[in-house]
Amino acid sequence: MSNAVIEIRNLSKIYRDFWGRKKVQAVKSLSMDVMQGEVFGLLGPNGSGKTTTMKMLLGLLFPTSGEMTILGKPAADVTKNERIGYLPEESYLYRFLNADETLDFYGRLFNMTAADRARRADELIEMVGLGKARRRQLKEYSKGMTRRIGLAQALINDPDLVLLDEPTSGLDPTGTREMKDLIIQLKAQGKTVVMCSHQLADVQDVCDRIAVLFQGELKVLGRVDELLELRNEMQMRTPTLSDEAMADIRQVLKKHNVNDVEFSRPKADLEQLFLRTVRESGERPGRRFSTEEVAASGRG
Ligand SMILES: Nc1ncnc2c1ncn2[C@@H]1O[C@H](COP(=O)(O)OP(=O)(O)OP(=O)(O)O)[C@@H](O)[C@H]1O
Repeated sequence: MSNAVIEIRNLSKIYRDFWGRKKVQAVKSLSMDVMQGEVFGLLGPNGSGKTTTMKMLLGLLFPTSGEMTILGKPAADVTKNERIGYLPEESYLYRFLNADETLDFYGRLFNMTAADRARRADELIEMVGLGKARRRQLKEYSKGMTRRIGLAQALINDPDLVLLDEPTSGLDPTGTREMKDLIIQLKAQGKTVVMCSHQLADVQDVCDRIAVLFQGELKVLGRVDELLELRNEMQMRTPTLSDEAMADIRQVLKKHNVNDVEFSRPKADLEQLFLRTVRESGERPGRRFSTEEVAASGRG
């Protein structure tokens, strides 16, 4: 039995103008599945059909042709949306409500009881780290906080499938890391996540599989680790080696006709450097870190 949460077959969407004439073919014969429990990334340049696909999944737009099954139901069946959470690119939240009131409001839309709403709000506010700000009006929230309350709102109904449109857009590296950790947490809870993003490093960090669309057509579909593997190269990681040990290694490799060898120090990435600097700046205010110090503190 297939454990696909989303099944898309030959899906097409043509936007028409007022007179019914074809304006844009936003999605062209798209076929793909999203499996239960995976984090799936939908990528593509601006205008490649990602949002159109998301909206069709939600039943907000009707396909011109093709089939879609979501959580075992046709996309047009809106009862399936009770098991879906959606974080749009721009969250439309009420600026004058605080976090508690916001979640209570959305909980009511799902007919949750007062006790369930209060319990779920506690869980979600804790999960997205807004405990200290829960009584502040959303108009006072930073972009990162707004994104987090948006995610909490998308999760109010404890959905099985979570659709995230640009979840890390506009977030600083700390907020981005936290959002990625939340996505990983959702996966650990057994939820299926589909995200659209232009932030390729974030997609690489959290997605199991990706699809790349270009002008509405599926161009690449596969596991991130397999797609990015450099199949004709090997990499070995060791503690720092002496010159003598390196010379010996070169000799051994030469014996095996491997002459094209590159020795270099691995690099931590900029995200790690940034997060470490922010963390250590909090611990040691008023201090600047030298390049040597940053390099010596290594990874993580
Ligand atoms: N309501 C609409 N009416 C007409 N054309 C539309 C409409 N919505 C989107 N399009 C067109 O459909 C194509 C796909 O748009 P879509 O918003 O799905 O792309 P996207 O991949 O989400 O882009 P972005 O990365 O900019 O968010 C584009 O050419 C866009 O101009």
